[in-house]
Amino acid sequence: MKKVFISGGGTGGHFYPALSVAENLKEKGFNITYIGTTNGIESKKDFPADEKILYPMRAVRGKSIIGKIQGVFSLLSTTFKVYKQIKKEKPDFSICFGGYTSIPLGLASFLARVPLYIHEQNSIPSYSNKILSYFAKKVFITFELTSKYFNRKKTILTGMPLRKNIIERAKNYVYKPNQTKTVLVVGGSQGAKKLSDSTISLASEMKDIKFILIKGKWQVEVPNLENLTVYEYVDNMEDLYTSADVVISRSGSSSVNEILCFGKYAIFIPFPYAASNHQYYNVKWLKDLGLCELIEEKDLSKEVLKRALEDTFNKDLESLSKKIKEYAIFDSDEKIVENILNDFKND
Ligand SMILES: CC(=O)N[C@H]1[C@@H](OP(=O)(O)OP(=O)(O)OC[C@H]2O[C@@H](n3ccc(=O)[nH]c3=O)[C@H](O)[C@@H]2O)O[C@H](CO)[C@@H](O)[C@@H]1O
Repeated sequence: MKKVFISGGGTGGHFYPALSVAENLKEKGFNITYIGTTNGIESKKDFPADEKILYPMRAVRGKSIIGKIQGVFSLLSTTFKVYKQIKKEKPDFSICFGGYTSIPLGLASFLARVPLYIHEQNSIPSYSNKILSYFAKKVFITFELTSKYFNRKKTILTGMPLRKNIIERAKNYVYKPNQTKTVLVVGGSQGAKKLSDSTISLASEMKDIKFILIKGKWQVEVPNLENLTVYEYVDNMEDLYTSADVVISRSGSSSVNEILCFGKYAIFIPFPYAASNHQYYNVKWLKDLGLCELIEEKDLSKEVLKRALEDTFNKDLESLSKKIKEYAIFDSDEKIVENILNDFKND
């Protein structure tokens, strides 16, 4: 049992967890075929696959009927191509990480009777994963509350596969308050303009706090302030997480899970246009436990953020950190792989 087909791409949110599990399988000696599209993030990034097959594919999106028909046609014809590939290579199983680019592999695996596994990164599942879950042998989820959207019998909580250097650093990390209060502000992989603007105006008022802002791709005017450091993008997120007392962040799945792993108290400002508002639900449960702050973007202003920060620094962040870390799931890639391999042992 040594061959696997993997899909998950379009955006980083689906691509990176696929990559993390692929690295794990590669270490265990699996031969990997990656299936993706020519226009997603996967066309620009390396993937630890023995074979990387990218198909030109249109999403079934938009208002125009013709566009939708073209999308369905593209999906079915890609499914047929993947089916032929599966029949040729005969993988032992397939694993999909969501996004429309996963649908052809999911459907083709089902048609070819190859065991299918899927992983859902968010609290509210994507349409593609909802569809594929009917054909899947197991559905791996990141947040406990997501089980209600799937057949509970095949749903397993494994958490979100994160980068190795983040996990390794977070495992033994214990939070101790800094002498100078330090706040990390990060707006997901792209950055968030509104978050950056509010942070910059706050930094000029709250001079006793050190702000580290990752501004992402957006243009923002950065004043010369001693207590403000601005980056466009950093690769060593683990260094920034450990240097912060508090994180202000979007609530994409990786960000939330990294913050849990480091046990950081965070002020989350969900991206309001995420499908089914999933960023809000990714952290609503944590807010209900009193383990984070949650501000909706419509309510965001410099004053609101200032009040939230002041309230946050009045809390016992050290003991909160321990409680937050209890909800972290480490080694999610290993949990997923173990679960799959166990199925084959039992068969
Ligand atoms: C806008 C949108 O729809 N975003 C979705 C996208 O999130 P998106 O990819 O934006 O956000 P995530 O929070 O999941 O991941 C961001 C990742 O970027 C890393 N990072 C960020 C900044 C930086 O300078 N360096 C760096 O390495 C973070 O450490 C993290 O690993 O996919 C996620 C998983 O499906 C979803 O939950 C999000 O809702």
